Amino acid sequence: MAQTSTPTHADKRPTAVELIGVEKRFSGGVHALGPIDLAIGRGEFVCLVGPSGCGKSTALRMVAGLATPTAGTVRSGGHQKGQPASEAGYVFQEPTLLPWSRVWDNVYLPLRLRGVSRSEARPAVERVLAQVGLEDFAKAYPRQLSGGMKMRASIARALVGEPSLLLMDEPFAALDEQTRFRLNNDLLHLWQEGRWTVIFVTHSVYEAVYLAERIVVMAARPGRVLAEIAVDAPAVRDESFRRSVRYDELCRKVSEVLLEAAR
Ligand SMILES: Nc1ncnc2c1ncn2[C@@H]1O[C@H](COP(=O)(O)OP(=O)(O)OP(=O)(O)O)[C@@H](O)[C@H]1O
Repeated sequence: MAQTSTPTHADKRPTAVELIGVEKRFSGGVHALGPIDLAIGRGEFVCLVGPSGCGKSTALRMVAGLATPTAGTVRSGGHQKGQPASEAGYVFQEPTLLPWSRVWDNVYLPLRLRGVSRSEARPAVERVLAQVGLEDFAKAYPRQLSGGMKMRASIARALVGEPSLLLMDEPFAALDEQTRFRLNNDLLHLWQEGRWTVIFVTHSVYEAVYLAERIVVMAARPGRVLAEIAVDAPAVRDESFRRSVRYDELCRKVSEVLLEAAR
């Protein structure tokens, strides 16, 4: 059994997200998840890693209120059972932008759905577009953007409602490595400014170690938490961290637990 580090947040920060005895069984009989217990501190950056099918997306969807647990309790951002968490921003692997709408309107969409007028929304939309470096592309259509820029627009859309919780499901998986590295750095800068709680699903050990304060390794059939590994590295991560001995050691440690999870 893998060594489980003590979760880092609990003694320092109030809990932002809590899964208590959570299980998910789908109607076809698939026992996708649990029971699992997991607590995530306010402002914490947690990565979920694990083999395909171990229930990472299912867990994220339940935290978002997009799926309901079969058993147990999910506490997150005060959302009502079965309702999306209003304080959460969700970023998927596909940028899921409306192709017929300009970048500005795509980013405005969550506020429009809440009944906020364009003029009221303008400062927030312009602020997040500037934060993700797309201020000069507000009038562009998604087809005019590169993959990385589409993902920036998707992140801006998730941030426009000033969420306290950001849920990201393999957001950079489809991007080339250089773009991914750049977006990793930009995301960390944004997180350092905004200090939202982040739950980030990835298949990349390297990405998880670079980004996270804590890595939760899950195993499959049924999905469960196999280990929690604290990333005891500087809060400010940059290319020197990526080249450090500590980074290599942590990547090796997480890879070993993942191998166990895949068995
Ligand atoms: N709507 C559904 N109906 C039935 N089974 C489902 C449904 N959604 C997910 N599952 C099953 O639940 C399990 C967990 O799926 P989930 O997508 O959460 O895993 P994951 O760890 O995110 O996988 P991946 O890394 O491949 O994205 C899988 O066995 C999957 O087939």
